[in-house]
Amino acid sequence: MDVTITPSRVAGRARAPPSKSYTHRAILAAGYATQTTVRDALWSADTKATARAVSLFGGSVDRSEDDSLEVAGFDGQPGVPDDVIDCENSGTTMRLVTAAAALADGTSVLTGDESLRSRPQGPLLEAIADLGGEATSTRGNGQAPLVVTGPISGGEVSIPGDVSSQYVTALLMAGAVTEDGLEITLETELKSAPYVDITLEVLADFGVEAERTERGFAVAGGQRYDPAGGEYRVPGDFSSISYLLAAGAVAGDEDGVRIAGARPSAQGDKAIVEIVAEMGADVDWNREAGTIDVAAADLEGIEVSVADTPDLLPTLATLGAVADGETRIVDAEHVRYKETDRVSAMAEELEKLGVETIEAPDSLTVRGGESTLEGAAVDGRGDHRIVMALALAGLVADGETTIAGAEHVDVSFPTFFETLEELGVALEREE
Ligand SMILES: O=C(O)C1=C[C@@H](OP(=O)(O)O)[C@@H](O)[C@H](O)C1
Ligand SMILES: C=C(OP(=O)(O)O)C(=O)O
Repeated sequence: MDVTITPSRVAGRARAPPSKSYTHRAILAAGYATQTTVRDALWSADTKATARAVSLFGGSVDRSEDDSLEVAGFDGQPGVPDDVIDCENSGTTMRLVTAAAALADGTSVLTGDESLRSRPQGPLLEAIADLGGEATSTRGNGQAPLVVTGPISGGEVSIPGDVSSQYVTALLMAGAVTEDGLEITLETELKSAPYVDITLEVLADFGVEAERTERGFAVAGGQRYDPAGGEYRVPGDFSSISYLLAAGAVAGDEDGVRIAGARPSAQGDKAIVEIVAEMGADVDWNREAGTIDVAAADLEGIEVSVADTPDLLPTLATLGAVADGETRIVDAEHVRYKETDRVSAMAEELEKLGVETIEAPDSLTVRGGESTLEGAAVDGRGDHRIVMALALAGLVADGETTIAGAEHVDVSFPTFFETLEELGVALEREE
């Protein structure tokens, strides 16, 4: 689907969708448990992939009218799937499910779409092999399709921290139900660290103890997943909030935008609230009410590290394109291993809109100014975050901006374009 956006002001109230990261973990944790109601779950292409994996391991996930999921788990022991596990576009699903598959007494096969089949899985496969399982890439290149044979019983393992934090999350979640538990040593500094904090928070809410250690992380074996009252509630998604906040900051009218569903949680991407304020937007976050008010102002370029917050890069690149002066996004190397290489993708697509960008291996510099943005045909690269970030640019670019592949918002924010329309954005869809 192509979406064409004409310059628009935004105003009114929008609700953030539930967190994708929390929903993935909650569905899988509920899979490791017996019976759980997951409330306010995000039901998107990626989280459906995790739900399918839980079903293939012998559980079931049923959605009720109010967006709750009733999850019947496989009680700590995944069965051998009777089909290939298709993780589609979801890196989180592939990593978390690969470690779960290493607990099954037999062989699982995992695959995904073309994007996911080009992302790095090697370090996790090696970790499983070091723990006595068999884990291979069919092409021998560390990428899916993957073949995983268990069961592993735990032990000591080391893993790099600068490729994906999801390896650590995967091992911690699976490690809790091994016989001996896991001690994980980080070989390199951990990037995307707040995502492991999210994992520790969800594990604690499911009654599972895991901890940071001097060398990395540790989780005792033989634990049971058992959430208090058999329920878990998912908070709002700050990566998704970043687009709404940025829309208000670049195109909010004098009444501004109120974003609901913004209660604080472990998400590193809540840093977007401070970043947008530092760039000069008028922002007020009521943490207790879970609302953020934002109104537009003249934005100034800043330097910002995405070491902890890789998913903010596309949003920050567009904010930098609108802000006066230079925005330098640094510590961004791991942002190249996502659904697409997002450093290059944003550099190249913003150039099409008339913006000067400078790409380095681990940084992206954007020379901004609202008057420099000119509408053009751009490519969402099959990546939900590139689509949403380019849509933001379309709010202020001169003339029309047409984004190809706009349907990919389904991965994390299925109602993104409807939400923009409710805020007053003029857009057209073409199949
Ligand atoms: O664990 C998670 O929920 C995620 C971790 C991050 O990935 P990396 O740890 O691979 O950087 C992030 O980019 C991704 O969108 C979600
Ligand atoms: C990188 C992302 O997710 P995943 O790793 O699950 O594909 C994302 O949502 O930006």
